[in-house]
Parts: sequence; structure tokens; C-alpha cells
Amino acid sequence: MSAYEGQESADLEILNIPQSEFFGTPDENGKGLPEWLTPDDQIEFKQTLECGNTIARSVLSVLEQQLQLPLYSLTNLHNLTDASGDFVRVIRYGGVPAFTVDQPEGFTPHRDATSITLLFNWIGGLQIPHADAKVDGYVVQDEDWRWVKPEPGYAIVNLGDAMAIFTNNLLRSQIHRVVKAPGEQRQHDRFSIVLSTRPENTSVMKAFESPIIPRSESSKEPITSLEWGYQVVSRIQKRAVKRGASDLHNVVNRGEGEKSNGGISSQ
Ligand SMILES: O=C(O)CCC(=O)C(=O)O
Ligand SMILES: [Fe+2]
Repeated sequence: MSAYEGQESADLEILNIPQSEFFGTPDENGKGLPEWLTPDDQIEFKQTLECGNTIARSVLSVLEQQLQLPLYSLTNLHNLTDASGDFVRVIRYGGVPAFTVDQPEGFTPHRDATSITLLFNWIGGLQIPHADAKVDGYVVQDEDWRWVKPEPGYAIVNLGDAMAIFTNNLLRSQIHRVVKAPGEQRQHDRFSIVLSTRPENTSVMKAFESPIIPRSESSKEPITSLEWGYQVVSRIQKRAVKRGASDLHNVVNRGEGEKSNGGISSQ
């Protein structure tokens, strides 16, 4: 798995640092860490991944109990040192003049191909549909989007597609998008730190059995988390081609999936 530095435009810069660079086996075909990352920066990213994993595991351990699953059912699939698609992503969305009315999307509507995503935001831009909104696949009417206001000292916790699979949709993967911040805020660059925790590569992507998880009727042979990651990427690329995207590498790295299995979202 490789680190990725993406610059789509002056408007959007993305850096993905995969967990495997520090805790697993780095992808030998990958790009490695960016050259400009100093040893101190590397320590910072390593510690950030470690903290993200600790927080995600504590959320998972609560969910595990609430779902009436045997102890460690979920947490054991999310060990820091097991090979997985975990990553930390830093995004800079360029500011635009305050109060402009256009609403270009930084990230089109998507659900994350993660178990848990922790988001650290300082200014607005993130949106989710309101509770009664009609969501048709990835289509949400413009008037149905609501701001997610960042609160100082808090992280935003998002459940991803893996949790929907593990619970046969008892837990839902939250659709979200990013647009320019509201009002005055949009003149500032918006930074976002994304800590994504995914099931370890060998995890079997199927619903757990529990008294409260609906039984799955699917007769499909379950796949591993690694295979699932690649499937997500190929789905995203097909959708992007339909939308007319030409640079699929950028598409996948823009949170819409990544071949290296780091940084994918299930667009
Ligand atoms: O920038 C944000 O607040 C969210 C980014 C996001 O949705 C993603 O990286 O999957
Ligand atoms: Fe996302």
C-alpha cells in the first residue's frame, strides 16, 4: 500500500498515509512515504494512526456489546498491527471569496468503505441528509442536505460500509458530501483530518450472528476485506466513467477509492 499525494487543482490537495507504512508490511509496488516527510512528521503520522485505532476500537467495543456479540468480535478484526487498509488522510480544500453562492462539491456524495471514520474538522463544509430525507442510492435532493457543525474538542464519528455488512444493515453507513463552507467561513482554506479504520485484510465480510442482527438471506460466497476493497474501487471507477471522469487515478484517490486499498470510500 502506498502513500499518495494528490493535487487535483489548487482547490483540493489530498495526502493519504497508509497504516502499512508504519505497522504492517509496506506495499513494495507502492510509492512509499513522501520524501518531504521528516522523521518528526513520520512520528506524528504514526502516533495519529495509533490514536485513531485506539479510539475506533473503543467505539467498536461499545458496539460489540450493544449488538450482543461475543467479546472482541469486532475489536479483534481491527488490530493496529494486522495488515489492513487503515489510513490517515489530510485534505486541504481551498477557500473561495466569502458569501459566494455557488456550491461546488469537494467530495461528491459517498459512504466510506471503512468500519469507522473519525473526522477532525475546524470549519463547516461536511453535510449529511436530514433524518427524513429520501436517499436514492447516492442521490439526495439539494434542499435535504444539512451541515455537520464541527464542535471544538470533538471528533465526528462516521460508520462506514463494513459496519452495515457486519450487521446486515442494522447499523447504517452514513452518506455524506463536502461542499464549500457556509457564509464567511468559505474564504478560509478548509483542512480535514480523516482517520479511517478498516477490517484487517483477511476478515470475512459477512453479517455476524447475534439475537438482534437480522439473518442474512444472501447465498453469495462471502469475500475478504481485501477483495471487498478492490471491488469497491472497481465500482467507483465504473460510476466515475459514467460521470465522464477521465483520470481514474485521481478519482479513486479523491476519497472515491484507491487501488492500493488505502483511502477508499464507497462512492
Ligand atoms: O473533509 C471531510 O470533512 C470529509 C472527507 C471525506 O468524506 C472522506 O475523506 O471520505
Ligand atoms: Fe467520506
